[in-house]
Amino acid sequence: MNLTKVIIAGPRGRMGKEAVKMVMAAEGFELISVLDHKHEGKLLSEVDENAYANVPIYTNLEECLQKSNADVLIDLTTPEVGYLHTKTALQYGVRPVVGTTGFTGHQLNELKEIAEEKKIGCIIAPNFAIGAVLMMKFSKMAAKYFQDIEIIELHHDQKLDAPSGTAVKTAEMISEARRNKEQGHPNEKETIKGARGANVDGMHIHSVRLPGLIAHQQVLFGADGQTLTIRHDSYNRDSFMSGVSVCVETVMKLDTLVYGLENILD
Ligand SMILES: NC(=O)C1=CN([C@@H]2O[C@H](COP(=O)(O)OP(=O)(O)OC[C@H]3O[C@@H](n4cnc5c(N)ncnc54)[C@H](OP(=O)(O)O)[C@@H]3O)[C@@H](O)[C@H]2O)C=CC1
Ligand SMILES: O=C(O)C1=N[C@H](C(=O)O)C[C@H](O)C1
Repeated sequence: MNLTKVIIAGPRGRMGKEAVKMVMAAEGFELISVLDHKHEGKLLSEVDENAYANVPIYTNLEECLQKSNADVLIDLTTPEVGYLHTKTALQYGVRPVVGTTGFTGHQLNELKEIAEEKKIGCIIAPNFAIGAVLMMKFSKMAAKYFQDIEIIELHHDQKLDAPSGTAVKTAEMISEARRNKEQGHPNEKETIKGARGANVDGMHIHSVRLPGLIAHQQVLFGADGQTLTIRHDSYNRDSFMSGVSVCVETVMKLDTLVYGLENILD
């Protein structure tokens, strides 16, 4: 059997650790190296006692890609770094599976253009959890009937980007189905800045950050005399790993960039 050779960027992170475990345990994948910004030349098992992976750590992606014959780069880092990693991997013909959130629309378009030019697969998935993907799809369905929508995303307090990638993607999917409407009273005024959250096409996104949380989102719909709430909760990061695994398998068959797990699920 031909194994898919994988590099993971961000292997010491909360998501990266889970991804290392998943790739090591998967029959069809082989972890060949990891990309960090510390610990050059060491083995991952030397810097993380729980990671039994005896794979080399590189701090320079180009060197890492030149020295290995990787098929896929899984990126779970930070927005600025993740974007550069994705661009570099595409330029080297290595297929990115990106969980890192916080990319701008301009960055996503640029990456799509590179993937198309190189005819190489790339998946950028703001949320790898199947339940979160269903929450987004159900929200899009409901938005056809409800124009008044508030998205409340709740995450752990170490998260760098706000709103979450999932909330941004949810708003984008809702906008495809929702008739544009500026919500609330036309004369509404914030007496404390930010009270109404971020405004996307007239709907609002609110970001909650608290220790104890992992990743949660509820989408509230309101109409005369009724409300509808669609909610998803990730209680651990293992909840994302089957999605990562599906993406690693699927990206090998693609020749363009796909943004969102919903676009590759049957
Ligand atoms: N798509 C999805 O389903 C999910 C996506 N995410 C996203 O994944 C990303 C990572 O999240 P999380 O694991 O919680 O974050 P962490 O902060 O726990 O992990 C990020 C890791 O990246 C490392 N890092 C920083 N700079 C570099 C670099 N230049 N090269 C390689 N590694 C680097 C950090 O090292 P150090 O700490 O030493 O700086 C850290 O180990 C975020 O963007 C988050 O939003 C999270 C959960 C699910
Ligand atoms: O940082 C996180 O934790 C998460 N990030 C992703 C996002 O920004 O939507 C996915 C999930 O919500 C967890």
